[in-house]
This record gives sequence, C-alpha cells and structure tokens, in this order.
Amino acid sequence: MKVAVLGAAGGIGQALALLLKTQLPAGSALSLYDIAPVTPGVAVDLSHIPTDVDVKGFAGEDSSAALVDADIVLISAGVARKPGMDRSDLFNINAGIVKNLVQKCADNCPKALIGIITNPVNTTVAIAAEVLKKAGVYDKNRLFGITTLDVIRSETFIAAAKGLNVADVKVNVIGGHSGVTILPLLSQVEGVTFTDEEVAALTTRIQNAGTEVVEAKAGGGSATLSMGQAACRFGLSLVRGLQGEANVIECAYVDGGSEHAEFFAQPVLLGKQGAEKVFEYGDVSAFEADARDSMLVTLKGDIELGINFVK
Ligand SMILES: NC(=O)C1=CN([C@@H]2O[C@H](COP(=O)(O)OP(=O)(O)OC[C@H]3O[C@@H](n4cnc5c(N)ncnc54)[C@H](O)[C@@H]3O)[C@@H](O)[C@H]2O)C=CC1
Ligand SMILES: O=C([O-])CC(=O)C(=O)O
Repeated sequence: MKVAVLGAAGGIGQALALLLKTQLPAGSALSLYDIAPVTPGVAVDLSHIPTDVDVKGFAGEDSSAALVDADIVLISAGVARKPGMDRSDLFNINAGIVKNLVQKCADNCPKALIGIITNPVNTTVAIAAEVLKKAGVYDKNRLFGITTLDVIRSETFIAAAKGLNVADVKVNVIGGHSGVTILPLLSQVEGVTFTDEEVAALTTRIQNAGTEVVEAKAGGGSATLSMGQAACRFGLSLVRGLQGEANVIECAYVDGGSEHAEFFAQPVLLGKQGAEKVFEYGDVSAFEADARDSMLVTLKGDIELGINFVK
C-alpha cells in the first residue's frame, strides 16, 4: 500500500505523516511531497521511528516522483486561514494549487483514491473532479472531500456536553465543510436527547469550530493537529477498504448522486474500489431539514465556482 501526502511539510502534513508512519500496515510506503525544501528532511526524521513503513520525501515544483504507483493521495497543500477570513477567501490561491496537483495525480496515478483536505473543500473537490474529467480519468468513487474533522469534533463536543464516553458517540455530519454547510445530525445520536437550545448551541459550535481554532491561534494558522488525526482516521479507513475489510463507513463529501447537490457529505461504504456505496443519511428532525434546505444555495454556489474555475 502506498500513501502519498501532498503538502507534507505543513502543519497538517507533518502531523498526518507522523500518524501514518506509526499506524499504516507493515510493509506500506509513505511518500511525502511539498514545495518546501525541508520535505526530504521531514522524511529522514520520520524514518528513524522504528515501524515497518518506508518513508521517502520529495520537494520542488514537480510532485510526479512522489505519486508514481500511489494507491491513496491525501492533499493538504495550500494556504490556511487567518482571523477575519472565511474559507472561501482561500480560493484565489488554493484553487490553482489543487488544480495542478490533481493534474499530476491524473498523469502519474490515475487509479489512486484522492482525499482533498485543502480549503475551501466545497470548491476544491469540484475543481479536482473537473481536472480528472478533462484528463479522461474521472471515477466518482475515487474522489473524496475529507470532512472527518467535523465528525470528530461532533463526537467530542457531544460527549462533553452529555457526559458520555466519547468512544460510544457516533454521529453523521452531512452537507459540506464550511459554516452553515456543516450539518451534524444530532437527532440521530443514539441513547441521548437534546433540548432545542442544546441542538442550536451544539450545531453552531460545530459549524464554527474551525474559526474557534483560527481565533485561538491568533494569526498562527488553523487546525493542524486535530486535522492530522482526522485525515489519518479517514486515510486508514481508505486503506482498510482497499484491503477488503467489511463495513468500513465514513462520512465524506462525494459525488454520490445526492438529490441535494452534485457533491454532498454523507455516509459512504469504503471498499476495494473506493466508495462502494453511498448511504441515505436517514430521518432528520424539522430543525435539520430546515438547516439542510437553507444551506443548499451556498453549497451549490461553492461547487459552481469550482466547476467554472476549470472550464
Ligand atoms: N478539510 C478540513 O477539514 C481542513 C482543511 N484545512 C486546510 O488544509 C490546508 C493546509 O493547512 P495547513 O497544513 O495548516 O497549512 P500550512 O501552511 O501549515 O501547510 C501547507 C503546506 O502546503 C505547502 N504548499 C503550498 N503550495 C504548494 C504546492 N503548490 N505544492 C505543494 N505544497 C505546497 C506549503 O509549503 C506548506 O508546507 C489549508 O487550505 C487549510 O485551510 C485545515 C484544517 C481542516
Ligand atoms: O477553519 C479552517 O480554516 C480550517 C478548517 O477547515 C477547520 O478547522 O475546519
């Protein structure tokens, strides 16, 4: 199994690379690429950790060498938010970065599963799909926007609010990955009930959790460590699916035939072909139905922006 991380010298990339070095199955290869010249050094540093995962690092303008024979590519290359910015403010820089890197994936590892972390995810995934379509290698089952951070935040905040063991809390988060497009389905969480006030407060906290970190870091960037953990969880789920494990299910932002939008985050069964099945997200409360319906203008606009950027 070969996993490539693009943006590997960054805050997310280094945390993710460390977690993968220690958690990928024995015999795996970890391929680190970043435009920053430090990247081969990050690989040397990690290579001293005694696990049976081979690490190589690549720097410079061309990511090709890092991508050959990759089974999975996780992309966190790009710029992060500072206080006062929305994720959409990152579009001008990150759109071009994702477009170029996904073109390299099309050229060097067209069958790889691609997970996009770079913001604005609602738009960068649409960009990735258009690039792959133009290259004639698009397979909707192999492209994912990684929304796992919204899931782990929801699990954490719900457990804390209700005094639950966090390992027992399971929650679907649907929609997209910014502001109102992040919708945790609190009504489906088993063994617990919420008042209307709790639903409103928890939903808002989960939707603004990225901003909570951006403000706390005071100009020093956005979530990197929790995102490294989230991307590792999702990446390892992709690995488990590729290896044929049954019942590997994660929420992800996919082109899964949603009635709501061309890309929509919902539960996905992961397998040997990537997304084997996209599940219905089930019954929702009146509050959630209203939140879902009113996010769609924003979400569809974000997607349109990505499609037009490539066309
Ligand atoms: N999907 C999600 O839930 C989350 C997404 N993010 C996003 O992830 C991205 C990365 O965040 P951080 O790691 O904190 O940023 P960072 O600034 O620490 O790292 C970004 C890395 O990308 C590299 N890079 C820039 N242009 C590149 C190119 N053309 N090719 C290869 N590498 C390039 C930089 O050299 C840097 O090492 C941001 O867009 C951020 O908004 C952040 C948190 C959560
Ligand atoms: O908020 C940001 O800019 C980074 C991000 O996507 C998150 O933490 O959810």
